[in-house]
Amino acid sequence: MENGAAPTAPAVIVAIDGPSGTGKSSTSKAVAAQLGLSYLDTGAQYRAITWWMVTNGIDIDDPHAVAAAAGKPEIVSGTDPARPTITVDGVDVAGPIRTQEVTSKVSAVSAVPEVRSRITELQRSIAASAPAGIVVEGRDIGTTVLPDADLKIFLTASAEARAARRNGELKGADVNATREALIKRDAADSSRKTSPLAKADDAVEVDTTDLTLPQVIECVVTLVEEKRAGK
Ligand SMILES: Nc1ncnc2c1ncn2[C@@H]1O[C@H](COP(=O)(O)OP(=O)(O)OP(=O)(O)O)[C@@H](O)[C@H]1O
Ligand SMILES: Nc1ccn([C@@H]2O[C@H](COP(=O)(O)O)[C@@H](O)[C@H]2O)c(=O)n1
Repeated sequence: MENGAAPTAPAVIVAIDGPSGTGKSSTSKAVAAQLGLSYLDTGAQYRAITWWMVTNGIDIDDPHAVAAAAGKPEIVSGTDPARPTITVDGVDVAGPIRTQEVTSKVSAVSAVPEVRSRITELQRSIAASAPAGIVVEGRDIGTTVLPDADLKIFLTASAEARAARRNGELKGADVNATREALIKRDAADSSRKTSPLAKADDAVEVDTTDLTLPQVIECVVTLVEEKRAGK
């Protein structure tokens, strides 16, 4: 290099999609941390807007009411993979967005086109300003939000494996009920009209059912490195 500085790798955009509990967040955070990239949890953004709707008494079963309120909350995502944050109107909602109430209502809110266009715009602007690149995880990143991503991954796993993983977090929960809830949420997310949960045609599918988390992370890191090397 003319100025003697070490060459820097060009920014890389990685889209990781898949159904609930396939390991998107755990994998994306670890891959981003390992490769020095930013990280965006788009599910947290949909949960945050859902939390705001519930807190402000919006009837989430009324798409017109949800659409009319979609532009009101200010949602801010922190993209450090070691410490991702999410605030709504300056309030830290990292805990409240994980309640059962929000989880059961988020699919209805995220199906409203006005909500999706608002959040999609936010996601694109965050991705465009990530200095070294970013790992963005969700349901429609490869198909709709970042269709020109450098690498698209679609994670899958059996419903049984996903329910067992979730039950490892929810001590004492009924694994059958957990599995049914995952299947119901995936069905709602896959069948909505606007940017449903779907694998992009050019995404690499990774079935994580029989893989450990470190194996999935290594697989994705290798795919990113190969992409960067132009293979
Ligand atoms: N390959 C794996 N093997 C075992 N456990 C895993 C694996 N991948 C993730 N997990 C565990 O499964 C749980 C769910 O993972 P994670 O939250 O990353 O999934 P997700 O796809 O982001 O889910 P959601 O879409 O519901 O947010 C976590 O407890 C995580 O540690
Ligand atoms: N790109 C995305 C990401 C998420 N959603 C909706 O948010 C819900 C919660 O997502 P988690 O990853 O936190 O479980 C999810 O069930 C979808 O309804 C979305 O629509 N698009």
